[in-house]
Amino acid sequence: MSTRKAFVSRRVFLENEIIPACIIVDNGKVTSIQPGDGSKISKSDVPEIINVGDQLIMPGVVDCHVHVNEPGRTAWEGYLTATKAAAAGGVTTIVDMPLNSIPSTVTLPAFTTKLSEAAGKCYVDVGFWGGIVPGNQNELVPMLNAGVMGFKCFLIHSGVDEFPHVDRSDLEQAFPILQGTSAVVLFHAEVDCGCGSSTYIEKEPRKYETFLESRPDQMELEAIKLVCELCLKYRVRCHIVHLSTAKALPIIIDARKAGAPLTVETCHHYLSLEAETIPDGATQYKCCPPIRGKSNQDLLWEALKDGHIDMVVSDHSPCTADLKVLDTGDFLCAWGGIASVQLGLSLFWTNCLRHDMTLVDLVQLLCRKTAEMANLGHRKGAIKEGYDADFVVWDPDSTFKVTEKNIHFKNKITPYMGKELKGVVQSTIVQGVTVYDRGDFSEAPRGHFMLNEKNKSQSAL
Ligand SMILES: NC(=O)NC(NC(N)=O)C(=O)[O-]
Ligand SMILES: [Zn+2]
Ligand SMILES: [Zn+2]
Repeated sequence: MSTRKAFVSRRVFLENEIIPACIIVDNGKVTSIQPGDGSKISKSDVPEIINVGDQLIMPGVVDCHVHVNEPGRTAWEGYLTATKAAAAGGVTTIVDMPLNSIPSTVTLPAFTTKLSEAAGKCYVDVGFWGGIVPGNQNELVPMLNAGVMGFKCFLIHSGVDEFPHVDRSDLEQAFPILQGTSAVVLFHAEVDCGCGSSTYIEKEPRKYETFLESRPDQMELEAIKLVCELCLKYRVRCHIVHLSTAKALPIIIDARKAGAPLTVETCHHYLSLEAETIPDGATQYKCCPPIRGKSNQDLLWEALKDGHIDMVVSDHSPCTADLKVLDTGDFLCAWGGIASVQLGLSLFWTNCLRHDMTLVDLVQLLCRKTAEMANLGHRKGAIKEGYDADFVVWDPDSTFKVTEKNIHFKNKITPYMGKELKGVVQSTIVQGVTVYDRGDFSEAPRGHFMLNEKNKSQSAL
């Protein structure tokens, strides 16, 4: 019996057009795409035909910045809940950050542990970042050979003691080892340059402004200068995660003009939230670097339009309610991190039209560029023959309200609670399998591990 399936819609996003089409899928891959309504397909040739009518079929979202925190901090998040939330939000691949889990992914044995802990718990496809910490340079190539996509490092305290930050000398040891490999080095680009307001400690800790003053733009600027310098010196692929300050853009533009192989992401929270309207004590809005003011946000949107920022991700970094200290609302004590892996597609789409951006931009920024950066551009981020059959089926015109009931990540704490968002996900298909459909999930987690060996993946079942 043939395993072939067809997905049919009057609106299928192909390259840069939306047309009526029928996507034939076999063994998890797109085998052909036929324009039209699929009426010519014979049932004997394709036993299962899924017609979604007017719902848009688009490439699944690839979110390359997600903190799953398992093993070790599973009260914060875990593979089952993070990937269910991803699936419910139209995300078909996540790439997991190396920190907050215990052990953090900074050695080969730690990576092996992570793989065995994640096995059988993933509703969507999952790739992994390793980490660079002081002294682990000899672990990098073994981790790369075992399948991590690249390495994240911090230039400032990471929030967790098991993942210490690096300085220039640590990076000078790691970079020569990574030259000529497929690795990309991801930077949490803030440094403790002593430029944060020294008076903030005496100020009102429930005011967002107090926290904002403690992490000024200058902390990002100094870090990004160092990243650019090292990127140009070693020509190892570098990536700035969660860019918040638009003031860094001229430095980034200059480095790229000089040939730096450098990419930049920003996050949904920097594009949809602004410092001026964050209520007192609302620590669910706390993240690092911080959400800045409205005028900064406008400049980030401009930079997206001009191509100076390459992609948009969630930086889903949840924790338990006690660590958010919602009772005291103390911004200085609260854990920094925003939970949103399920909401990225709708958050971005809600703001897109207001900023003159289209679905073509959205697919580039949320699917295509993220897949490319994470070494998955040959199989993810587009609906194309030979690519993985990863689709989100959604209605861009409907709206929904974010409630505790419809959130699937573990700790239902998010700044978007109660907000009305545009774009409702109907179903999510990962390698040809429907993993989410109108509130229900596939019986078993059916995602795969994406390991950094082009064209090779290992089942996560
Ligand atoms: N330890 C973390 O999860 N940190 C994260 N926290 C944020 N963004 O506030 C991050 O990506 O830096
Ligand atoms: Zn970070
Ligand atoms: Zn992060």
